[in-house]
Amino acid sequence: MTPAARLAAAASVLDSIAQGRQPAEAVLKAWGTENRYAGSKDRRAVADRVYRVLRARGRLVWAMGGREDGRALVIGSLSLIDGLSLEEIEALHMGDGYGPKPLSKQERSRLTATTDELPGWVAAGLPEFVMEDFKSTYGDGWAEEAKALMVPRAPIDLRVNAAKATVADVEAELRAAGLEPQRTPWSAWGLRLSAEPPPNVQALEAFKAGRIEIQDEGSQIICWLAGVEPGMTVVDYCAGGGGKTLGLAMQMRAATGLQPTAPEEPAKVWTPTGWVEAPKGKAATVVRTDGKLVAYDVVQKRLDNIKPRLQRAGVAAELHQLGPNGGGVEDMVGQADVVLVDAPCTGSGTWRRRPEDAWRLTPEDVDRMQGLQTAIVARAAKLLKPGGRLVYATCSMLTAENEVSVAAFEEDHPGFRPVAIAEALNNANFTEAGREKLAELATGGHRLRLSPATAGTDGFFAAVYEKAQ
Ligand SMILES: C[S@@+](CC[C@H](N)C(=O)[O-])C[C@H]1O[C@@H](n2cnc3c(N)ncnc32)[C@H](O)[C@@H]1O
Repeated sequence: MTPAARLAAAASVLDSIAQGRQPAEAVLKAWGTENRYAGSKDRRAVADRVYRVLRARGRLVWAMGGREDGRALVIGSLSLIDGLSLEEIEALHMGDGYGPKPLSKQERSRLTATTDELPGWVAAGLPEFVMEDFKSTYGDGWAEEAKALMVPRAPIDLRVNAAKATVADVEAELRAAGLEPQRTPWSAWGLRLSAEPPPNVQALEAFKAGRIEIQDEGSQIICWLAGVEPGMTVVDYCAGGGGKTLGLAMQMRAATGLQPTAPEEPAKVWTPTGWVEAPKGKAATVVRTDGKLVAYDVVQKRLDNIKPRLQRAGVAAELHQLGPNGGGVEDMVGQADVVLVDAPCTGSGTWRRRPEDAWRLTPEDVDRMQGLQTAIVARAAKLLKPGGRLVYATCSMLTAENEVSVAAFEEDHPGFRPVAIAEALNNANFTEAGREKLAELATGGHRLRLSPATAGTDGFFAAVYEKAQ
């Protein structure tokens, strides 16, 4: 494909993304399948253009006088992102072959217009109504938070599955496969891969054998805050595709023997009361899950997808579909030691991975989510036994889905004591640096916010409670 034809293709993919609800990645994949003549370099170039436009969409719409169509956004990107001159952009718009039509008079004049100072939300690259929420949460730091959320390419985080491997083993295995994993700073089970060049994680032996899962470090942190131990009864109330179910299951494994580790590795064994130093050079052999883990969701298809993941990871969980109003949990009321509510949300904490979602969100969506969240957490809380722990979490950056939702829960549930994050960090799944950093981010309270700017993770929120005895 010529450079001009790639631009025309990117514009048409952008139009398809705007017209539907599908993730940009899926639309790009479908485009590649339908256009077999496009080689791998073409597909990379088209995807690259599409993502660059999506990350800067607010600024590009503004520059193109409010136009939101793919063609206008691509033209704007050539000027504002690539810094091309009008002549260079015109040379890419000759209308020949599969390239885009020549520029119109209006398009030329937009490209040569002097730009006034950009409004804050345009400069920061966020939808306007989201900016107000960010300002009230982050104060002066709001624009930095927004930029970190929208601009960079997120790395790929892996969680090592303690039921099958040690971090050191997987690290060595990935290096032998030509990758350069780095340990994640806060989660003791995380390894981080650069997004460039994109690693094919699913093709790795370590993935196929269940030694690793793809899971953002922020999501791992949510799992560790639950403080799960072998023998507990644990509920993952909004299990979705099971990312956190697997992280919870891993903590329920029971150590049943010792195996050798590399001599330089500080070896630990898991005991029902926590991790203890192992005899030199030995670590726990983990062979079974101890306790009961129940994963609920309203969507059966999502639960079905968890099955092969559990199998691969060598861990177990019961999977149950909930009725639309939370029916189907009667046997679990008052039974659980831990309930995790990974509530449905706008997903705004993952916009660095799915920037298209930012431009689909409406204030009505946020209101709807908030209503759902408060209803869901109230239902899920009923499953706890006295003294049990509730973790409410979202992957949203918005106050409306986080502080506001849990404030409503707290008001209606005086029998739930807030648990300081510093207390919940007291387990071996966090690194020493993680315990320090996350306690700092929680500023002494029971609520924690993670973001690309402050923690290098996707945006997450967590609040931790204990049900009164
Ligand atoms: C944020 S996702 C969960 C992601 C998942 N925990 C993970 O880590 O992969 C939220 C889930 O809540 C589910 N959900 C929506 N409404 C619900 C309800 N009323 N009760 C329980 N779950 C619900 C959705 O189907 C969705 O799978």
